[in-house]
Amino acid sequence: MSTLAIHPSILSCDFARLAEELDRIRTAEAAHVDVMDNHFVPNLTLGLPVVEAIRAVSPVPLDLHLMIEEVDRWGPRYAEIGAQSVTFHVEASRDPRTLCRDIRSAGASPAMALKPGTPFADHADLLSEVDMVLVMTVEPGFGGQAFMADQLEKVREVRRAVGAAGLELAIQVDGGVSAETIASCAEAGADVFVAGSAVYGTQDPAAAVQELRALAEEARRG
Ligand SMILES: O=C(CO)[C@H](O)[C@H](O)COP(=O)(O)O
Ligand SMILES: [Co+2]
Repeated sequence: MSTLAIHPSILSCDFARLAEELDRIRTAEAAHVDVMDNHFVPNLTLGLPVVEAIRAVSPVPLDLHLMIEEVDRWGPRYAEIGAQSVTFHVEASRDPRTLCRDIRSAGASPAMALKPGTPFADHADLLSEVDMVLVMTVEPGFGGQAFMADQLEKVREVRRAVGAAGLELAIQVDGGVSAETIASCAEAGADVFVAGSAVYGTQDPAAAVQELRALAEEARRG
């Protein structure tokens, strides 16, 4: 069984103090970076030069979540800068199979993301190309939203499909993941947990990461 991982979303950190904020989550497996273009989602965050700067100072690997329209063009560029994984939205890519191969040949793990309204079954054929599936548990665009428990059925569906195909993929959940919701995600089969406000909204983000991981491990043990 895969190792559980907590990926704090820096969307909820102080952007004026990025290097210090990254250091506060050194207990995490990776930092989740939300790239938004104000087209695919109605919000704008940061782009390639800033992600490159983050990569240079981060004590942990980067997990990039691209919420951008032109993902076929930009996805491989983000992979080239040394990210651990590059997640694209299936709703945005015109040629996801080629995109996965381009991301992988640029040195990163490709991952596909599904918005809450996007059925997994429509994109199940991509499982053999990706290393991770991100099931969004909020509508993408903003941190601090309420967790959508109805997405847990999609997590179970992806977990069943991964098992049936004999694959070793990770399943990530992103949006509203907290001490109250992480156990239900782990029970449904998720193993990578993104948390923004539940980590950076606390006094001690490093301790929050460890607490979330302990709750997920406990839920998995049953
Ligand atoms: O992709 C995202 C939003 O589109 C963020 O990663 C996510 O919302 C994290 O924030 P929080 O844990 O506060 O919900
Ligand atoms: Co995200």
